[in-house]
Amino acid sequence: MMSKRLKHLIHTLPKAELHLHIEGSLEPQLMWDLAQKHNIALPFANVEAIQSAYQFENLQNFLDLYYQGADVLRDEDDFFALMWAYLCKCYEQNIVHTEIMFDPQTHTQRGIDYAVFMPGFARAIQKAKAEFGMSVYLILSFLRHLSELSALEALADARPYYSMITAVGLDSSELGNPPSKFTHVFAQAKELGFKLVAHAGEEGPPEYVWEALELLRVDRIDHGVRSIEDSSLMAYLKEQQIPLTVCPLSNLKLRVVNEMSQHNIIQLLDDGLLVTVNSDDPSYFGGYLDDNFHALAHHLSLSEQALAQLVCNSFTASFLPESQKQHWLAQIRALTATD
Ligand code: HPA
Ligand SMILES: [Zn+2]
Repeated sequence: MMSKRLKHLIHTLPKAELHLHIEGSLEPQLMWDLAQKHNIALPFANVEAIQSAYQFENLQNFLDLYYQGADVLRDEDDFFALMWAYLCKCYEQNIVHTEIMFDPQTHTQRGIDYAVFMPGFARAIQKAKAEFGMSVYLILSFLRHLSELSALEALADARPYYSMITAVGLDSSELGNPPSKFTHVFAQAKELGFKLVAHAGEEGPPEYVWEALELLRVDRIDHGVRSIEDSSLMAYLKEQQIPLTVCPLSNLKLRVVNEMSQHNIIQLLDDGLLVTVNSDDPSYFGGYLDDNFHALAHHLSLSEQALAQLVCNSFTASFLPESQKQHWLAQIRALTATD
């Protein structure tokens, strides 16, 4: 059972989200509307049929639908609509800062250029900054099932938009595509001054987390829940306070865990790791950030103290300047102070 107070706190605390794929926030209704707009035949009879297709066996199974879904995104207005819809969700849920991944290769491979999607994203972000006072960073994510050469091209093609981009990341099919495949492009991104993140230890083994840390020199690990299988890795993550951006509903939907009650996020937190809660691909995984916290409250008896720690961690692990981190941490402390 979730107390009224806990539910209220989950909603009202200012939060940061650090692991969100914008293409994974494409709601069935918007997918349907854009397919109509562009005369694209979808393999679904209606919006409800799209929703009910979201049953996955594993990561690849999901990715196949996710890339197919992204095909309805064709012009600048589509990318604006996609980004705006997510930023409105953030506003509703008191997410005051978000670091959003986008997959340029998903679009450039279909002939949709940076000059189409970046201005669409930029317009929505400007509007959210002006109307909601929100801060929004972008993370350019490379698709790891493609070659490193393709990633190098994606980074080079982004050049006119570097000022809009805070970090680079690595996503898509993890097994068989280790971080070591991308050492050159990550070295180049670091040289250019970008922060670095990579998905590792979602389906892949702890060795992939080590590679992301030692070969790619990432600042954060996306997912990383399989780190628990390697005690020396756990010690290192704790000592270095390397953030893990954990996504509970995603892990459940992609069968990284069989039951939410078996999720290791609270254990990772209790072990002293810098873990955060995130929604990953909310449209596909059945919930936005609040829903992920609700799932922890229902199935892992999330305490108020653990909630406050997770929310504080979301700012500590962010790429915000130190002064802004301190500002939000003070707000959270004031709102969660007991007595
Ligand atoms: O959870 C994920 N893992 C890997 N790639 C992804 N691309 C979107 N979501 C994911
Ligand atoms: Zn992800």
